[in-house]
Amino acid sequence: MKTAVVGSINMDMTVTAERIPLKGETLKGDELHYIPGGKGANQAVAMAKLGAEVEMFGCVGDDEAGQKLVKNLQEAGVSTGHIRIVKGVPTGIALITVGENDNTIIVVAGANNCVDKEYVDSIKEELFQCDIVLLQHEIPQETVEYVVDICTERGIKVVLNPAPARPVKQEILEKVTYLTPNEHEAAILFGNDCSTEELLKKYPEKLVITQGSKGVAACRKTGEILLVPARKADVVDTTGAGDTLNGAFTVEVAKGRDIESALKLANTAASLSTEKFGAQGGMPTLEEVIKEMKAYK
Ligand SMILES: Nc1ncnc2c1ncn2[C@@H]1O[C@H](COP(=O)(O)OP(=O)(O)OP(=O)(O)O)[C@@H](O)[C@H]1O
Ligand SMILES: [K+]
Repeated sequence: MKTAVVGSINMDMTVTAERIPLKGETLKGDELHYIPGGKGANQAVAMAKLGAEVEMFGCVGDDEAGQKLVKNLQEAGVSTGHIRIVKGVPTGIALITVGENDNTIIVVAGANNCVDKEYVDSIKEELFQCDIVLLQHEIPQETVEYVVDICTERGIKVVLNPAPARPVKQEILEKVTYLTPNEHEAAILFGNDCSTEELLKKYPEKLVITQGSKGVAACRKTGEILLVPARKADVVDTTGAGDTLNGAFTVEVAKGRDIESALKLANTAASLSTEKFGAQGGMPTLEEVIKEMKAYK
């Protein structure tokens, strides 16, 4: 079983301060941390930690951040041989300020914008060796659509995590195997006219809506709503919970698990991830998840 992520690779520069600055204000920061991130890279790390063979497809700049990020992926067990290092373009960066339980984030896509059709064509052969591909919204939409087209044409399963929120063509929504928005992203994709239940029933065994501390919901082919309540967590930091859920769900689906088993495991993995600091720092191993699921029964 071989899995792939086509997505973003970012360096998160996080400054903590007493509070976030007001417009035009300069504040003294407490600490500055450089933390590997990007939804694509985070999800690939979640998959590798769960023991999957995962290939990361994406781009970084020819700079120190790019080198560190590729090394970080390798150390997590992700295959990085096809990541393109783009000259003259900076590695993607998220500038995050954190203070008083609030934050501000500015994302500079940088090299993530170089994940274009031409790049995808250059890694096509390797991509087609994979059984399943996981995508997010931190690369150009045109690329997302292209990958969905060429992979589904070949019978390769595609999981689309439509985060951050932006609209997606109906044709693409129909083609993907699974679509995994949170509640806010679901509202951007489908509007607010339908209840969550009605929406799930429209896309049985395809639409998976994550609901934070409530857990995750989907619908069976029979029309029965499937609600997987969240495991109770001692929450330290929810950053990366969605990425853990997506990575874990994709790995389980690739193994041929049904949607209910896949969601149960992914839900437990995501809950565990909230008990540690950072997006990648809290991602559990398969053993940790299974142990927790046994204890929870
Ligand atoms: N407080 C929590 N307690 C337990 N599990 C949680 C909690 N918050 C999130 N989770 C788990 O993480 C999954 C994803 O959370 P959520 O729906 O908030 O996605 P998200 O907005 O993409 O997350 P984030 O952006 O914080 O990574 C949930 O379906 C659930 O399994
Ligand atoms: K976390």
